[in-house]
Amino acid sequence: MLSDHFFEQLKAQWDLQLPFVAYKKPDTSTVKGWLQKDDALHCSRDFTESGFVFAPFDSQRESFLIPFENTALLTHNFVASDSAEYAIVVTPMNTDQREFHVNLVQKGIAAIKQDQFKKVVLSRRETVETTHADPIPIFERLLNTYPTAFVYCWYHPKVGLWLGATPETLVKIRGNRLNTMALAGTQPFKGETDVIWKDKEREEQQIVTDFIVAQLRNSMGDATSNLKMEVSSQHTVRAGNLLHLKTDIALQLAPGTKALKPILEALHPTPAVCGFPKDKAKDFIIANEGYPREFYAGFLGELNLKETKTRNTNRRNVENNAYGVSKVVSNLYVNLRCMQLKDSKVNLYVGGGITKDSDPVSEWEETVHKSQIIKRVIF
Ligand SMILES: C=C(O[C@@H]1C=C(C(=O)O)C=C[C@H]1O)C(=O)O
Repeated sequence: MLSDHFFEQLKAQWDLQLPFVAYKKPDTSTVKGWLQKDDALHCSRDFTESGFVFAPFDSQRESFLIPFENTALLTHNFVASDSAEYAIVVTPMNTDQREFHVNLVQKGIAAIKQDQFKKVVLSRRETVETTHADPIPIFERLLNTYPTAFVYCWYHPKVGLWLGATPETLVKIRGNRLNTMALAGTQPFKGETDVIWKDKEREEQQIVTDFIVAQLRNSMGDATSNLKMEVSSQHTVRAGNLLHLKTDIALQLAPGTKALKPILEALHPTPAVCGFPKDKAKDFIIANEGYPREFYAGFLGELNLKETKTRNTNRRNVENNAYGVSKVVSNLYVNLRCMQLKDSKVNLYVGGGITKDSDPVSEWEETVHKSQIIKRVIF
C-alpha cells in the first residue's frame, strides 16, 4: 500500500461511510489506518478480542471494536510540516456555560466537604459551529500539532466520528510487562517546564497514583505486599500548551496472566478522569454534569495484538533465528482532549479534577485552556 495515498484512502473510506480508525502513538512517526470492509458494528464482550477498542466512560455501556481480522491495514510515515503553526483560537465565552460550570464545581466542593468523596473530575461539553468539519484535515492538523500525544480519528456510521490528541496512557501490556501512569494537575505552559506545583495539585495527583497502585495490587491478588512495582517520582510533562504532573508505574505480571478485563475493571475510570472513591464520584458526575460523556474519558487503542520479533541476529545462534518470539500487546489510552463531529457542529469535551481546595473560577479557566488545544485544529 503506497503511503502517499494514506490520507486519500481514509477520505475514500469516510466518503463510503465505512468504519475506520487512524492513529499515531506518542513519539513515533508511523500512522496506522484500519479500514473495516463492511459496516457491521462489533462489540468487545470481555476485552479478549484482538482489534482496536473504543470504550465509553461508563463501563456499563457497550465497548466497540474494529476487529483485526477482515480489516485492511495501512501504514504511513508521517513527517510534520514546519509551517504548521495553528493559532490559539479564543472564541467568545458563553456566560451561561461559565455559570453552569462554576456552580457545578461549587456543588462538587460542597459534596467533598460533606465527605461524599475526596476528589471528583467535573467536565463540560462545548459545541462550536464550523463550516469545515472535515475529519481528515483535522486529523492531519492534530498530527502536526501534538507529536507526543496519542492522536486518533475513529469512525463508525452507527456510532459517530471522534478525534483527539490525548497525553494519557490507561495501560500498556507487552507480554508480562505492564506500564501505566498517573496524570493530573494542570497549568498553562509558558515556555518553561521547570515549574512550581502547589500542594493542592500534588495531592490531587497523588490520589491518582495511590489509587492505581492499590487497584493493581488488589486485582493481582496481592493486597498485602510483595508485588514488585516500580513507581517513579512526580515529574512535569508538557501536553501542547499545558503542563501536567505525572508518575510512571510499571510491574511484571505473573507468568500466564492473560485476562485484561480484571485490570481494566480495576483501573478504569481512574481518579484522573472520574474521582475517588470511584463509584461515588461517578454517580455524582452522571447526576450533575448535565450531559452524557459518551466516549470522552473512556479509553481506546490496540487490544491484544500479536507482536512477533526475530529472536537473535547473532550468527552463533543461527538456529534460533527461525523462531520468532511472540508477545501479546495492548496499548490503551484515555480519551481526553477529544471532539465529536456531527455535521457542521463539533462537540468538545473538557474537564478538571476538583478537591476541597479547588477554586471554581480557576477550574472554569482550566477547561477554557483545554478547549483551546482542540479548537486550534478546527478553524
Ligand atoms: C479531565 C481531563 O484531564 C485530566 C485532568 C487533569 C487535571 O485535573 O488537572 C489533568 C490531566 C488529565 O488527567 C481533560 O482534559 O478533560
